[in-house]
Amino acid sequence: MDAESGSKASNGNSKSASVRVGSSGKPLHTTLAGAPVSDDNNSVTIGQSGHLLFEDVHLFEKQARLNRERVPERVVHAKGAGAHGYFEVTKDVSNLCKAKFLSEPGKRTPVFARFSSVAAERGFTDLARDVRGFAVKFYTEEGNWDMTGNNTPVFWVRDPLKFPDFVHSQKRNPKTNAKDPNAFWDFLSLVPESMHQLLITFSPRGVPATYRNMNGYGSHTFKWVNKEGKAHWVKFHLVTEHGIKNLTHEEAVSLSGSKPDYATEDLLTSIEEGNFPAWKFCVQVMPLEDAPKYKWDPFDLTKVWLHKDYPLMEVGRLVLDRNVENYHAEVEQAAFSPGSFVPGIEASPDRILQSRLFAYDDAARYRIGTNFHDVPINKPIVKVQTYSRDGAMVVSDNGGSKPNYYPNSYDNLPRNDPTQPDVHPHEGGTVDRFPPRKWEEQDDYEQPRMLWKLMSEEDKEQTVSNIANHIRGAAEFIQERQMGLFRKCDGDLASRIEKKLAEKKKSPEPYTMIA
Ligand code: HEM
Repeated sequence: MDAESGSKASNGNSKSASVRVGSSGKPLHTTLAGAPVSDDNNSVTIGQSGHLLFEDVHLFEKQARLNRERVPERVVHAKGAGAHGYFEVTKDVSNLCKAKFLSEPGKRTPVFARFSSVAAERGFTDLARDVRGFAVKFYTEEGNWDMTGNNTPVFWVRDPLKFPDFVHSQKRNPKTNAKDPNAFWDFLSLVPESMHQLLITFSPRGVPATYRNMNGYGSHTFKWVNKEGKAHWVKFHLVTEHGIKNLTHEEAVSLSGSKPDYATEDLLTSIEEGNFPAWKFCVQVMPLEDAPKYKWDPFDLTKVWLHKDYPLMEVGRLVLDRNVENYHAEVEQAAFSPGSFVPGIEASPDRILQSRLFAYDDAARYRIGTNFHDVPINKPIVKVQTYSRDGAMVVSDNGGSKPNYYPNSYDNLPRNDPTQPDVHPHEGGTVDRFPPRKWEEQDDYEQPRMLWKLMSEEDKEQTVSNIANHIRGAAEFIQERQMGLFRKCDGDLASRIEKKLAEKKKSPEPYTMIA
């Protein structure tokens, strides 16, 4: 773990960040650029009048930084608290799932969990009657797996097109900016599929006493795939080891007045006191062939699988044993995504899940920034190998001097790997990243050959000269590879380019490339 940031990943900055000490032996105040500041309580002024001097850049910088302290709050789940911990496997499930972090009992994986309410803003009471978010980031050796779940096994709607409307109806009235029970019930009374979630939310479980005293659910159906490629549908359950405890309406209203951050404080103090919040991680497992026969659509998020039909099987334990050091760096900047899978865990056709696969990283790009994956709390523990580069606030090595395109001739990465999670059997066919067969069977030279033959002699001359001029700038082996393609296209085209290139190489005129 990186002691400076309090998170598990280093930010890659190798420069020393030790405390600066002045001649008195006491720590120095500095500007953001590291220059000493003699007094951080008094602005730089001149003479008896004490007029401020524009040259007190430190003053303006300090205010400018304050002006920019907030990032947009999450559009939902804005009020939350988080903690670090670990996941430990307690049962061998390698016959069901090939994910390496599940490979053997006793194996531990670092995690970061964030709990939240949904409709409330960042400063709202923890004690609202609402669903609670239960998001866990597993930093595995195969990349991050995020279980971005809730404390209920079902959801309000079953088609993602309704989600933005649902959120609007739960938030504030566009005119009054007050909570609007009319909009709340207007929407729900027009969406009967919400009844299951509605009853849970208005039951005692609608106001969990603390984050420790509630269960977590992946809610959606997911797919587990083993090493042999055999798949099962699964649902994830996190069963609290501290018992379910809820607050009555009256208790919640009263505590909201006296201790609005009740659940946040409980998480902090229970970890400080060594009373580590813990959950049993269980799965329900459904053979694929059961899905079409089950009484309820197993991919409808408003339905559960009855425990008597698919009993809970314990797989591991989730334990939170370390508080965050800095709320903004670790909790506010945390970005979870249902689209972050590792090999062995895949999506199901649940429409809500499918739409969530994209929504979260999109939200993070807006809320935190393009390079949110490089923020220490989100950074995987494995090396990231990607051709994405640049953008605002690059804090990694940005790929260094390695090529930023693929395919290339330099980094020896295989073109495809059929063992990876985005290549798998599906009832609609094989899901893969291979090009359609039609493309492979087509002759990619036929049409350019027709074009070459249609060109006037003058156009041919210019084309040949333009290509020869440009390709001169490429490495010899790349020139030769490209000449091979020109030969496949048209012999006349290839030999004319070859001749022109040889002439250009001998010519004393300097290389010019304008395209
Ligand atoms: C179409 C359905 C849904 C959409 C489009 C959606 C979208 C979003 C978005 C945009 C955020 C804010 C993300 C951010 O700013 O970092 C969010 C947060 C969250 N959502 Fe959803 N959501 C949906 C349904 C669900 C469901 C079904 C669950 C649980 C099973 C869920 C659990 C969460 C949690 C736990 C968070 C907070 C994550 C954190 O702690 O940072 N959402 N959702």
